[in-house]
Amino acid sequence: MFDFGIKDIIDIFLVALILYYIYRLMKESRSLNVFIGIIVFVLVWLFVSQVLEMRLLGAILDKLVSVGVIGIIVLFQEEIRRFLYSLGAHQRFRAFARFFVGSKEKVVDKETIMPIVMACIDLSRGKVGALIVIERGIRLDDIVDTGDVIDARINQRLIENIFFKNSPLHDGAMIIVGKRIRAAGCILPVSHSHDIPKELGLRHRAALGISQDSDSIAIVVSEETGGISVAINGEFQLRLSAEKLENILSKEMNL
Ligand SMILES: Nc1ncnc2c1ncn2[C@@H]1O[C@H](COP(=O)(O)OP(=O)(O)OP(=O)(O)O)[C@@H](O)[C@H]1O
Repeated sequence: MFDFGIKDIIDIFLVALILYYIYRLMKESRSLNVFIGIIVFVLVWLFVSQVLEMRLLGAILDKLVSVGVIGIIVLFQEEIRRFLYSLGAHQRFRAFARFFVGSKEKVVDKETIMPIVMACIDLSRGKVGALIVIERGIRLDDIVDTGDVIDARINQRLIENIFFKNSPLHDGAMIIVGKRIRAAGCILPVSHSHDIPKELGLRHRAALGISQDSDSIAIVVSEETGGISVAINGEFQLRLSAEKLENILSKEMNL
C-alpha cells in the first residue's frame, strides 16, 4: 500500500511552489503558452513512458526531454537571470551573503551626491534630458564597455556638459562608480514592463531596465517635462524635488 508521510506532503508542496513560480515568471514574460506547451509535453511523456510503457516512443521523448532542458535554459536565459537576481537581491539573502562575504559598499559621501543632485536640478530647469546610473554592489563593467570611458572626479559642470544637447556623449547613460564618473554614452537594457506609464519613453525604460537587472540607482531627467525620476529595484519614483532626490540618494547609499 501507499506509504505517505509528512516528507511527501512537503515534497508535493515544494513542487507546486516551483510550478507556481515558473507559471508567474512565464506569465510576466508573456510566455504563458510556452509554459502550457511544456506542461502538456511533460504529461504526454509521463503517460507514454510510465503508464503505457511504450519503449520506443518513450525513448525518443526521453532524449527530447534531456535536450529540451538545455533549450529551455537558452530560450529563457533572461527570465532565469532575473529570477535568480531577484532571489539574491532579497533582503534576507543579502544579509546572509554579507555575513560570509562582508559588505563591499562603494566609498561614497555627501560630496559625491551633491554635485549629482545639483546637476540634475540644472538639467531639469533647462529641460536637458539625462540618464545617470550609480553603481552599487553589482558591477556594471559590461554596460561601461558599451560607452566611452571618462574616469573623472564627479563634478556638477562636467555632468551638465556631458548631457548638453550638442555634446557627443549626451546620448545614452552616464555610469558613476564610487566618487568617479566612469563612463558616458552607455547603452542600458530596456525594460519590457507593462506597468510603466505610457508617456514615458525609452530613456525611462532604460533606467527601469538597469534597476531590474542590477542593484544600481538610475536617475532620469526628462527632456520633455524636465521631471526628475529615480528607478531602484524595478520601481520608479517620479517627479522628485531636489530635496527628495537628495534624501533618496543619501538613504540608498547609506549616508
Ligand atoms: N537603452 C538605452 N540606453 C541608454 N540610453 C537610452 C536608451 N534608450 C534611449 N536612451 C536615451 O533616451 C533618449 C530618448 O529618449 P525618449 O525621448 O525616447 O525617452 P523618454 O523616456 O520619453 O525621455 P524624455 O522625457 O527625456 O523624452 C535617447 O536619445 C537616448 O539618449
